[in-house]
Amino acid sequence: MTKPLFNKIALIGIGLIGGSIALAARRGGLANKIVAATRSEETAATANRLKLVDHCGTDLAAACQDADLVIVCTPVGACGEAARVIAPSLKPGCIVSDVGSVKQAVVDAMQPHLPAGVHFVPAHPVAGTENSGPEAGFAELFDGRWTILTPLPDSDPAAVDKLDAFWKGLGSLTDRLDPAGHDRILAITSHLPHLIAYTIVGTADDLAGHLNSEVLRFAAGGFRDFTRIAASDPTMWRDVFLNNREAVLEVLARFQEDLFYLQRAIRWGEGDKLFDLFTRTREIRRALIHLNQA
Ligand SMILES: NC(=O)c1ccc[n+]([C@@H]2O[C@H](COP(=O)([O-])OP(=O)(O)OC[C@H]3O[C@@H](n4cnc5c(N)ncnc54)[C@H](O)[C@@H]3O)[C@@H](O)[C@H]2O)c1
Ligand SMILES: O=C(O)C(=O)C[C@]1(C(=O)O)C=C[C@@H](O)C=C1
Repeated sequence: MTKPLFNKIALIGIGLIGGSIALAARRGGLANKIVAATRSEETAATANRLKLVDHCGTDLAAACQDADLVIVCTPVGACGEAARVIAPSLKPGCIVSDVGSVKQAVVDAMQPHLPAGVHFVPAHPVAGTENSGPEAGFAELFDGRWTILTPLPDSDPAAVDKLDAFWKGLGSLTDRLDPAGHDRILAITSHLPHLIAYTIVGTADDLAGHLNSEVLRFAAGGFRDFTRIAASDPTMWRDVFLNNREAVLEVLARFQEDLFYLQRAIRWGEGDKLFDLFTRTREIRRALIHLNQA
């Protein structure tokens, strides 16, 4: 049997992502011991009942003692405070990472608290579902999905490679980007789609009220897909938008222009404009299926 990559892993926050990391790490034999700590007694009790980790408590600092890898798996807005609380108990030489959907703001919030001698390597698994909490975790979540590491200019290359190997062991494909570049890409591929889904479902619900009719009862196909995305965790997504403000506002402005273009084409009966765009976007979907990403 090969030696596990880490002796002890500590997960700070254990919901969909923390729970899935724990299960996938155990499946891959990546650690001798996996512990977690979270904010509420109730979540800790659920994580213990489901045996997601060897032990889950509510003392964040205690969980990190002697850990070789610490991964902060809380909503983005809580990462800085978590780093502040765990900092005194981090073992020199350990790797500290996170899974936040936004990278630059998390780096800015966590880095000032982390002591010298600790290797900070932020990361983001681009895999998820609309479900949250410890019950939502599953071992296969990362299989064949990308995880983006966003090392800092002074990150230790050996620590970056070790975290890369860990994510591969969880089933992920891995790549590397700088934090700000990551945020610009995810603003269009993940954050804007969520904003649109939240908007369209809210608008349909408002319309249902105004029309005094059961608009949502007849929802099928496309609209149903939007409702899945719009069921995603409100705390997580509030934090994403507040922490990737500039990039999201930039793509939103661009999106609004493109929407006006379509609005105008519909108003003036310019079917060729609609047809050309829909043909181009259909090709994009087909290319993604070809790459096994859809
Ligand atoms: N859900 C997704 O699809 C997805 C995908 C990739 C990355 N992410 C990122 O992963 C992180 C976690 O998301 P999730 O979906 O697992 O959320 P979740 O709500 O399922 O789990 C979050 C966990 O953090 C704990 N927590 C919250 N505030 C805390 C605090 N102040 N101190 C300690 N623990 C705290 C919660 O109790 C819970 O255990 C977020 O930063 C999110 O942006 C989410
Ligand atoms: O499939 C979903 O439910 C997701 O929304 C997952 C998704 C995404 O937008 O792709 C959501 C946020 C994460 O940061 C990464 C993955």
